[in-house]
Amino acid sequence: MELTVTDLAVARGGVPVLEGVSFTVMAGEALVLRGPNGCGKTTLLRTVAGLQPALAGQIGLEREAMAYAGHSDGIKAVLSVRENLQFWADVFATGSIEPALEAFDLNGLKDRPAGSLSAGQKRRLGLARMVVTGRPVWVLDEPTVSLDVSAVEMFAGAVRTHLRGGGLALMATHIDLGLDEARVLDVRPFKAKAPALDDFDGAFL
Ligand SMILES: Nc1ncnc2c1ncn2[C@@H]1O[C@H](COP(=O)(O)OP(=O)(O)OP(=O)(O)O)[C@@H](O)[C@H]1O
Repeated sequence: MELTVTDLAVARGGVPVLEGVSFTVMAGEALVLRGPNGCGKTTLLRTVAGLQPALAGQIGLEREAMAYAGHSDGIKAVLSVRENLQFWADVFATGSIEPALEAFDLNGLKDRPAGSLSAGQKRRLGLARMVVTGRPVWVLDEPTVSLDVSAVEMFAGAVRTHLRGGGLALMATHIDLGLDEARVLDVRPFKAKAPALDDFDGAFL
């Protein structure tokens, strides 16, 4: 399995953000997207994960191969931690939720309503969902927001286990995850150029 992105152009709110983006992530590899706020990392991740259409280019994998975790946690507040994970295990028809509870140290919280968790605990639950999906490609947008140092280590450990199992990961983060083996792609060189005006006077009307 590999994720190959070729000459991808992406837009947000109808405005081109990045263009000419190409990369390959092989099974067992992680690729970290870097770049300043607003440069288009989220837009690129959402497009690769199939949540919005590309302006141009190819994504060489079906979206069914991917699990996406973005800024909103996708957590059902009235369900317990265990029920949340069981819900996703049922949706994705995967097996036990125990490895996910274990990976993110959620056993002590499993009967708590998810709505009563702290921000970092909610984030751990949202990331545990990735384990439960059983999908080989993890697409993660700022996965460590709200996580303390030990939870960041938990996350890095979960990613390593995923990679060892033949999975791959594409993520955007501003912090050092301690995943020294991850490759880094700076997206700044792919900033989309402003479209040429074919009606210069008209642009001022
Ligand atoms: N819903 C929206 N409608 C229009 N423009 C948007 C929308 N969401 C984001 N943008 C703009 O699109 C551009 C790319 O945003 P994006 O969220 O992809 O950047 P980012 O690199 O992920 O930023 P950050 O590091 O702050 O998370 C930014 O200029 C942003 O202001």
